[in-house]
Amino acid sequence: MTSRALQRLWDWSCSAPGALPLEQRRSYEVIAQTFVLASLGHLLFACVLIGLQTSLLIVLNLACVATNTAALMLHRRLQLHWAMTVKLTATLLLITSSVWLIGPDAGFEYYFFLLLCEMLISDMAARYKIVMSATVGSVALATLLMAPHSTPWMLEAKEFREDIRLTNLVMVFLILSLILWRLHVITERCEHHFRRDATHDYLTTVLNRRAIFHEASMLWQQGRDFTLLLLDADHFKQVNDTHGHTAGDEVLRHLAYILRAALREDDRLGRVGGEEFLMIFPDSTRDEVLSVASRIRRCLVEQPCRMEALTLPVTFSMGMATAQEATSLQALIDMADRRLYRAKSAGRDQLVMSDLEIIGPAAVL
Ligand SMILES: Nc1nc2c(ncn2[C@@H]2O[C@H](COP(=O)(O)OP(=O)(O)OP(=O)(O)O)[C@@H](O)[C@H]2O)c(=O)[nH]1
Repeated sequence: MTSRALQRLWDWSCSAPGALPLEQRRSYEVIAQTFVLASLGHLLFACVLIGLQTSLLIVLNLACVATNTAALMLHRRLQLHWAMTVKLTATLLLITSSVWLIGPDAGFEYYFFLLLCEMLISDMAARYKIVMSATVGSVALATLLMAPHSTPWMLEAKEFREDIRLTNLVMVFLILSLILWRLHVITERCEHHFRRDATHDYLTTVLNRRAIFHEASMLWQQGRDFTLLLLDADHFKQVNDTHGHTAGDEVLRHLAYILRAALREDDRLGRVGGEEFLMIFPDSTRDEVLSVASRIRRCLVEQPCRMEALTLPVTFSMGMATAQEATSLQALIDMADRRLYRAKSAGRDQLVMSDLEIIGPAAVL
C-alpha cells in the first residue's frame, strides 16, 4: 500500500504535463526526478543530523526540502528557469552556511563542485549555465577564502566535525555516482538517437537512402548473391495535389508499413526518394522475390490506406535486378532503375523482372 502510494507520488512528480512537446518530455522528467531526489537527499541528511544534534543545519536542510518542492511546482508549470534558479539558490545558501558554521574542511566545500556539475549537465540554455556557473564559482571562492577556519566552537566540536566530514564524504560519493550514472544515461540516449537519425528515414522509420545503399554495398563486397527490388508509388503527386501533403505523408507511412510486413529476417528496406523504396533480398531466388512482390500487391489491394472517411488506394511500379546480372553495384542499381521506368512506361502497377519479362497486376495477383 505504502509502496504503491510512493510509486504514484513519484509518477505524479516526474511525469511531464500533456501539453509539453515530445522531444522535451524526457528532459523535463529527468529534471523533475532531480528535484525529487534532491528533496529526499536533504531529508536523509536532516535525519542524520538529528543524531548529531545540529539544529540550524537540520532547519536549513528542511528549508531546502521546502524550496525543492516549490521548484518542482514551478517546473510543473513549465517555468523551467525559475524552478532551477530556486533550487540552485537554496542549495547554494545551504552549502555556504554550512561551510561558515562547521568550517571549510568539513566536506561541505565539495558540494560546490557537485552543484556546478549538476547544473552544467542540465538541459538549460548556455547563457543561463554561464551566468549560474559564474555565480556558484564566485560564491564558492569567497566562502572558502572568508569563512573562519578555527573558531573556539570548531576546536571544541572536533569529534562532531569528524562525523560530519565522514557523512559528507559518503553523501558526496553517492551524489557523484548518481551524476555520473545520469551522464552515462544521457550520453547513451543521445548516441542512440544520433545513430537512428543518421540511418533511418524520419517519416517512415525505414532505412534512409544512405543506409540502404550501404547495406547493398556490404553485400556486394562480401560477394553475396542478392536481388534488388526498386518500387515507386504510382501517381503519387495526385494524392498530394488532391488530398494535401499530410495525407501524402500518411500514405507513405502506410506503404512503408505494407513493405515492412513483407520482409523476411535478412531482407532490408529503405526509402531512397520521395515515393521510391528499395528492398534487398539476400540469398533469394527470383521466384522468392516474385512471391514477395505478389504479396505486396495483394496487401495494397486488401489494405488500402484509410484516413477517416477517405480510402486512398496506391499501386507500385517495380523493377527487379539480381547481383549476377551486373558487373558492379552501380550497374545493378541502374539496371533496377531502368526496369522500374519500363514498368512505369508500360502503364504502371507492373513488375519488370528482366529485359524480357513484364508482369502485370493480374498475373501476379
Ligand atoms: N507527402 C509527401 N510527398 C512527397 C514526399 N517526397 C516527395 N513527395 C511528392 O511525391 C510526388 C512525386 O511526384 P512524381 O515524381 O511526379 O511522381 P508520381 O506522381 O508518383 O508519378 P509517377 O511516378 O510517374 O507514377 C511529388 O508531388 C512530391 O512532392 C514526402 O515526403 N511527403
